[in-house]
Order: sequence, then C-alpha cells, then structure tokens
Amino acid sequence: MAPINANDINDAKAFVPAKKALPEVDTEGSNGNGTTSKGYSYETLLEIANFLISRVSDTPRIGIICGSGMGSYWKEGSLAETISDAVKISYEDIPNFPVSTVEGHHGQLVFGKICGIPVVAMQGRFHYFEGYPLWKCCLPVRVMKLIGIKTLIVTNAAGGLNPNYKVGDIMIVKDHINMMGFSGNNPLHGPNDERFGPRFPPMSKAYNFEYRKIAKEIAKELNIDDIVREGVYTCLGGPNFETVAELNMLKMVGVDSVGMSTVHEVITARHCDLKVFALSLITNECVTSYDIIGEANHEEVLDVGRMRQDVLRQFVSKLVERITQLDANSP
Ligand SMILES: O=P(O)(O)O[C@H]1O[C@H](CO)[C@@H](O)[C@H]1O
Ligand SMILES: Nc1nc2[nH]cnc2c(=O)[nH]1
Repeated sequence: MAPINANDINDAKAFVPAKKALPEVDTEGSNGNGTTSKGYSYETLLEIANFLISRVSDTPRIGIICGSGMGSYWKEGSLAETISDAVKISYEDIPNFPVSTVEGHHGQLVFGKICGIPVVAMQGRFHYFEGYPLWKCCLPVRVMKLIGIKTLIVTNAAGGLNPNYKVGDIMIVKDHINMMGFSGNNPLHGPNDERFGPRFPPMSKAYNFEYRKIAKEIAKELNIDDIVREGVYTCLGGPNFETVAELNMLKMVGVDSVGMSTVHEVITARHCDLKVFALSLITNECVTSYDIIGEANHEEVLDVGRMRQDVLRQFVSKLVERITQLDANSP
C-alpha cells in the first residue's frame, strides 16, 4: 500500500491553520505522570512577587481568578476590564511565569480597584491539560499570597450535572471532590515548605462559610437568586469533555458541576491560609443520556460566559466589597 501523504487528505478541517503558534509548554518538574517532586522555591516565588510589587502602588487585598466564563476574550464589560486604575502585566513579561494557551484566556494580571478595594485579577488561568504540572498551574496563587492578598475568589466555567441546573446558572461552590488527587496528582505533592503551609492541610472548610452566606444575600439583593445555586464541583484533567458513563458516575457520587480547574488552586490557597470563595458558571448541560443529541463544546462555554458577563461582574464586585467589610470587622 502506498504511504499516505498529508496533502492528499481531503479534509478541510485537518488543514485549518492554528490560530496562534503553539507555545512551548514548560513541563519542568513533571515526573511523567503529571505529578511532581519539584516546584519553584520560596525564594523564586518571592522574586516573582517582588517583580510585580515594584510595578504597582497598592497592595491588593483580594485575588480573583477569571475563568472561561469571565475571560477577557470579549473585551468590553468583563470584570477584569472594568477594574479601575488598572495596571496590566502580561504573563509573558513576568520572569518564570507560565503563559495561557487556552482560547478565551487572555494571559495577564490586572492590578487595580473594584469598588475602591485593591485587587489583582488573573485574566486567564493555567490548566493541567495545557501540559503544566499541577504545582505550576497553581504558582500564581502562591505569588498572589506573597504579594499580600488575604482572600482568593475563583471562578470557572463548568458543565451542570445536577438536573435542576440550567445553562447560565451561577453555582456557589460549597465543596469539591478532588478526582485527580485520588490518583495521587496533587499540587502539594513533593517536599513541603512550611513557609507556605503545613504538610497535611485540612480541607473540610475549604470554601468559607461566611462568604457563601454573603453571596446568597447578594444574590437576593441583585434579584438573581433564582439562578444562583450551591453545590459540589469536581475537576477532571481534560481536555476532552466527559463520556455519558463518566458523568453518570460523577452524578452518583454527588457532583453538581464538572470542570477542568479550580480544585488544585483552592487546595494551594487553603494550604497557604487564604480564605476562599469559588463559583461555577454553568455553561452547558452535561450529557448524561445517549438519547441527548447535543454535545459539549468550548464555543458554547465562551458564548454563555459572554451572555452572563454583566451579571457576574455585578455579583463579584459586590462580593469584593462585602467580603472586605466582613473581614475588616472580624477579629
Ligand atoms: O475552568 P475554566 O478555566 O473556567 O474553563 C473551563 O472551560 C474550558 C472548557 O470549555 C476548560 O478550560 C474548563 O476548565
Ligand atoms: N470537564 C468539563 N469542563 C467544562 N467546562 C465547561 N463545561 C465543561 C464540562 O461539561 N466538562
């Protein structure tokens, strides 16, 4: 049989040029299965933090990770784009920082103010499926801690597995199931530096109870309580969306929303004693039956994010304000 010549394949899709050159992904520290026994030292992370501190005037109090539902892909109106007095620093310009490779993830830190409160937002995050080990996906969390944040707000786009959820709903995360951790893949894998946190951190109160209470009050005030839910999130490695059998298994164990991020960021944040709030924007209904015609796709995820960006901006802005008030009044 004659060998196949790529130019002979009559499939237009196979020849759609890449939108941008594929970046070099640094998987340094990976031992082959994505886990790692290495990571950046405390001193290296401090250097990154000092580099950033030297470029901004206010110490941010709250860090925000903008996921696919709150990305910068659509410029106007997204949360990060409405931060005032903004100083934007591209990931590419930060020494030792990874770069975002996902469509919809801009790849910059935005320092500035929301409701007068100093914040830093990550416009684009790092995912395991991009080729980064988990510790590297979470490196910015430790850097933000060193810069001075006290609270981390994490947002993600996720498939809705709970049958009561609708596309466009916002799920306050009350807990997670660390599926990747079950196989030993954990951002804290490897030697522990006590300057960040303890060897064995607890996770039973990972998602701050008071913040969740405030978020539900804000939902009422904004008259969006009919679309705000509370549930359990899980992260799978991706990049493929799930099979019907996988989703039915996750449903059985109590998962309400499924994504490819957040869990390892929250573990890293709690390890270094940051207070955490997280939300999922439900961007698609999980396909839990072979009779359902549609399939999950990333364009829908971005579209729903765009559709909900005003609501999310208002919701998160109010949260920033109220969390700051709450923490100022707590011992
Ligand atoms: O978790 P975020 O970054 O919001 O994005 C979610 O949406 C993308 C898939 O459409 C994946 O990257 C998944 O993790
Ligand atoms: N794993 C996963 N990630 C998502 N991100 C947005 N929707 C989904 C989904 O259905 N599954």
